[in-house]
Amino acid sequence: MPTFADTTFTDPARIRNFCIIAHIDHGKSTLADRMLQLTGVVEERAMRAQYLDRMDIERERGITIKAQNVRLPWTVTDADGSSTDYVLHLIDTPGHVDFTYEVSRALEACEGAVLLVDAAQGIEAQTLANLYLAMENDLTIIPVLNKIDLPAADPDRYAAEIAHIIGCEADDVLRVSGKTGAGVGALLDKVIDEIPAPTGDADAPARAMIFDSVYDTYRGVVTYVRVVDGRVVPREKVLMMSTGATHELLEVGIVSPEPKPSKGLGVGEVGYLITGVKDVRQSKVGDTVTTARNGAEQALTGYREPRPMVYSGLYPVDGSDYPVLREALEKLQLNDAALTFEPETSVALGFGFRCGFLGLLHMEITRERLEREFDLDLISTAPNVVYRVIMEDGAEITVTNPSDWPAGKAKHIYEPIVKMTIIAPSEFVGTIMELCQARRGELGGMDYLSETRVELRYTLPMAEIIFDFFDALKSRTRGYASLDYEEAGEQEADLVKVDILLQGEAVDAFSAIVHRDGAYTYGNKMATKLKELIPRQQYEVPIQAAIGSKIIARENIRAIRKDVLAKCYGGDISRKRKLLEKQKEGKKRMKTIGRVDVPQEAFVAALSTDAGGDKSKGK
Ligand SMILES: Nc1nc2c(ncn2[C@@H]2O[C@H](COP(=O)(O)OP(=O)(O)OP(=O)(O)O)[C@@H](O)[C@H]2O)c(=O)[nH]1
Repeated sequence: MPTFADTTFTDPARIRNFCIIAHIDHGKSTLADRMLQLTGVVEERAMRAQYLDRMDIERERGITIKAQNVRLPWTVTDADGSSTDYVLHLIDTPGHVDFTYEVSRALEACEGAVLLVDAAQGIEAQTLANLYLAMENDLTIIPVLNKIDLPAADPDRYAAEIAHIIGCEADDVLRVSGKTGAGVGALLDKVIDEIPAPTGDADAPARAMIFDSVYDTYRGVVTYVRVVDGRVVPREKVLMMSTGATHELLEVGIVSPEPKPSKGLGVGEVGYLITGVKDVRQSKVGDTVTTARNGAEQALTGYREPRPMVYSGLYPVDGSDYPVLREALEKLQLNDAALTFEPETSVALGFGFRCGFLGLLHMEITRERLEREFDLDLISTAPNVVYRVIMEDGAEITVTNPSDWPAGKAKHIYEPIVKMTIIAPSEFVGTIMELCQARRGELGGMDYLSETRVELRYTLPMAEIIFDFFDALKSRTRGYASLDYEEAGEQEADLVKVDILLQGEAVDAFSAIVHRDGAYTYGNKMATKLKELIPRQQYEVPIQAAIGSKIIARENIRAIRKDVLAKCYGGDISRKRKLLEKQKEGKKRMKTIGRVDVPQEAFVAALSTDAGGDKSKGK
């Protein structure tokens, strides 16, 4: 078993901190597994696939959600036969766009990155996005082609592509297989050779950057840090620089691959801190930890509060589950600083919560965890982005829920936009452009990566991609396109709120903010759909779509006219009239109650088809 990795206060010259950046499914976790095995930190029989992906959902979906880190010992034998021991810290980064902030913090904890590319697929949009992030952080990049064992692998072709993008020689691109382990030892040697050792001032006040923070049922929050200056030791009082909160360090340790308490962490070292706090929001990714006494004055980098970009209402199908949902959300929040929620009521759906997410994937994962881990059945309303509305009188309103849309006259309306990169075979350029234009996209540029593959850059309103953009792109390109995006500020737009009215009354759950040009289509679509879903009632039910007081679409659900005269043969006209009057009275009463008898399933069905397919992935 390794011993060198257990020692503390390692000489920074013998430390290498690196991460692996890759597009989803290019084999990052599998390669990390091989590294754990090869360096001996996990014994052969204890090995299980994707050791570092601890959450069940991660393993099932095969995606990495939370960054994990691990310390690996590696010995290099020099030409003269002497050997030197090193400590490698592998920082596993989440690959998805929703977690870009976590990726960028994890990158900051490293001096180098292994750029991993599937040798049968080539560079994809996320590879590029993460590569650019790594370059911005001045990391040393080691380009590697993975899965060379695959019959479909074409390493020569993709080595040329990588060389073209990062400006190296095609021969410099290493070739490995995470599956067979081929080339992995050579890769670790190269990490030590090429990635610079960390530097920092051992005598300065301690400064450690938080790059991950997870909640553990038994131990409270476990905070992962990289020490930049000074050292952190157990029982010391530390200060979180963004919040000003102080905590005592109950435990300091390293992960290899299980947590091991240590005497402390010094310059360049990566490990964990336990302070006994119970909520990750008290120990936030991106924050700087220093000592409470004689601490550092200057935090490491600008800390950024995680900001929800997409909102959706979550309602329990069974109203009595409301308290369970609240408790479940509170529990998830302990481990997810980016999740926000507040109570909301809907006429159609009852009591629920308005939840804020970093993006669509974050939303889907949260929902799935709520349903799976807390056994809840949920309805979610169509997701929406955050709008900024400036009124005629200068008042500024932030709208996270269509029902908060101001009634008065707006002077300016701003919507969030994203910069998107799409990589696809060149034959699909036409259809991709068509799709992006239909979603109000603006082409920013186009480059050929090779003769047959193109990179397209677009600016698009975020609202246009949160529904089903990804699915539409995949089906138009037979799955060959990949995309990545980053938020890129906001733009002014002509947006309106479309209400859906049942018998003259707006149904809050169906209100949506859409571009004026798309309002008619949205209104029509919803009205037609509801007409199909709502059963006929005793009276006629008009379904209308409206912008303010202007009706833009209308459908009718015809009444089932109960024939009250059926048993009244011939005879007295006044009796007939009386019966008809009575029937009308009954209808009026229903109308004055103002509620159409709509089964909840109809709402659920109407919402789920619009919610961008998140239902289809359900449980
Ligand atoms: N043939 C072959 N398959 C591989 C290799 N490496 C990974 N795979 C397979 O590729 C798939 C994706 O691998 P993962 O390691 O889960 O990919 P990942 O990049 O970690 O995915 P995310 O965590 O979602 O970003 C899995 O089915 C692996 O078994 C390899 O070297 N050769």
